[in-house]
Amino acid sequence: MAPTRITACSVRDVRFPTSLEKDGSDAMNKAPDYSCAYVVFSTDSDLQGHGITFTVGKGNEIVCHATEVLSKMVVGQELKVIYGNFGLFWRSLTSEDQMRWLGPEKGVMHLAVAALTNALWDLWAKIERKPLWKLLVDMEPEQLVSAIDFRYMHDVLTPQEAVEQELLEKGYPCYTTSCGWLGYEDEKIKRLCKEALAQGFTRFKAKVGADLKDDQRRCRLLREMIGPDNVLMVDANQRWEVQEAIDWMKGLADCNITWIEEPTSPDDILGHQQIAKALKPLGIGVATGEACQNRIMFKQFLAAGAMQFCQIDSCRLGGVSENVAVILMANKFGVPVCPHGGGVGLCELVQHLSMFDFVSVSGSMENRMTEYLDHLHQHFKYPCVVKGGRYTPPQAPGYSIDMKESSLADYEWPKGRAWQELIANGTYTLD
Ligand SMILES: C[C@H](O)[C@@H](O)CC(=O)C(=O)O
Ligand SMILES: [Mg+2]
Repeated sequence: MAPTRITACSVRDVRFPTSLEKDGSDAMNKAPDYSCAYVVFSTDSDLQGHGITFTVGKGNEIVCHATEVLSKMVVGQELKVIYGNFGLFWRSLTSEDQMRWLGPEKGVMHLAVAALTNALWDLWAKIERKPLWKLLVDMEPEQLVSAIDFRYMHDVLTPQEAVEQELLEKGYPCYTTSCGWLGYEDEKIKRLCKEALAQGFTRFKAKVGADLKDDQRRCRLLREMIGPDNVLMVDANQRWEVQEAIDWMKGLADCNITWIEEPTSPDDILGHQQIAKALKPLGIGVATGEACQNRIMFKQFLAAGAMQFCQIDSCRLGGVSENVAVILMANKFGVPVCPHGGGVGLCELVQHLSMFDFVSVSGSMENRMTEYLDHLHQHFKYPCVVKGGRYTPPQAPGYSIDMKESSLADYEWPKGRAWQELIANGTYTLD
C-alpha cells in the first residue's frame, strides 16, 4: 500500500568520536565529533523517510530538540498536502509564527528544517522508487519549481527561468579532504596522498589557518606529493580577518592554490568580495557556503562576486528545496557549485545534488567538483561510491541517508555501546 500520511517521527542524537583521531580537524574546530540529528518519519505504510542534519558534538542535543519541536508540524499531515506544493509546506516550517523569531531561516531552527525536509525528500524518492537525484531530474519543470520557495529571490531568479535546463547523465568529479586535516602528522599526510593518488584522485584540499609557517610546509609537502598538475585547494574555516586572509594567501600562492575556502566570517559578504578581488591576480578564487545561512545570503555573495565557488550544504540550508534554489541561482550567475561534504552523511547527500545540477541545470563539469571525505561511510546502508576520483550515481531509492541499525545502536548519544565504553574508560564525560 502506498503511504498517505506521516504517522510519527523519531529524532535520535547520533555522535561519532572522530576527535580521537583528529578526523575533521581544522583551524577553528580542533577536535570535532561528527554528529547528526537522525530523523525517521513513519507513515501508514512500511515506507519511512530518513533524514539528517550535521553538527559537531554537544550542540547536537539542541538541534535534536529543535527538530523534535518542529516535527510536530509534520506528523499527522497527509502526503498529498506536503508534496502537492512542497515549496509552500517548506515555507510553513520556516515561517511558523512562534519559532520564526529564532531564525529566521538560519541557525539551529534551519538545521532542524534541513533534517525534517531531507527526510521528506527521502520518503518522496522512496515512494517513487528512485534515487533522489533521479527523482529531481525526472520531475516536470513545474513540479520542481513548486517544490522551491522563491521568496526573496525574485529579483534574480523567477520560476520561469528555472525550467530552461539541460538533461545529461554521468558520474561526478570529486576532491578529497581526507589527506589534509590540520591535526594530521606529515607522515600520515604522505601516506594518505599516496593512497588517494593510487585511487585516482586528482583534486585535494588541505586545512590551513593556524600557523603560516606550518601551512607553508604542509602545503608544499602536499604539492610535492600530488605533483604540479593536480588541483590543490585550502580551507581556513573562518579563521582570519580580511587583510590577514589576503596576506596569508599570498604566502601560500607558490603552491598553486585553486581556492581559499571560508577565509573569514561566513557572514561577511563585502569582506569576501575584497579578498576575492585581491587574490584574483594570483589565480586564487574564494569558496564559501558551508556555513552560509540561507538562499538570501547566497544571492548576495553571488551578486557581489564574493564567491567564485559556491559550496552548498545539504543540511545547513533548509534541505533539498533550498539547495535546488541556490543551484539554479548559482547557474544564473555562472558560478560553479562545489558542494560541501565535510561531516557525517554529507557526502551521501550532496552527491545527489551535484548530479541533479549537472543533468538538469549546469550541464557542465568544468570547474565543478564535490567534496569527498573518507570517513564514517560504513555506517550507511547505501554508502556513496567513489571510483577514480568520481562519485558513481546512486541507484537505491531515496536520499542515501538510512543508517544501519547497528550503527545507530552503537553511536546514539549517550546510551550507544561505543559511547558507554568511552564514558566508562574516562575518554568522555557526560557533561
Ligand atoms: C569540522 C569539519 O570537519 C570542517 O572542517 C569541514 C570542512 O570545513 C570541509 O569539509 O570543508
Ligand atoms: Mg570547509
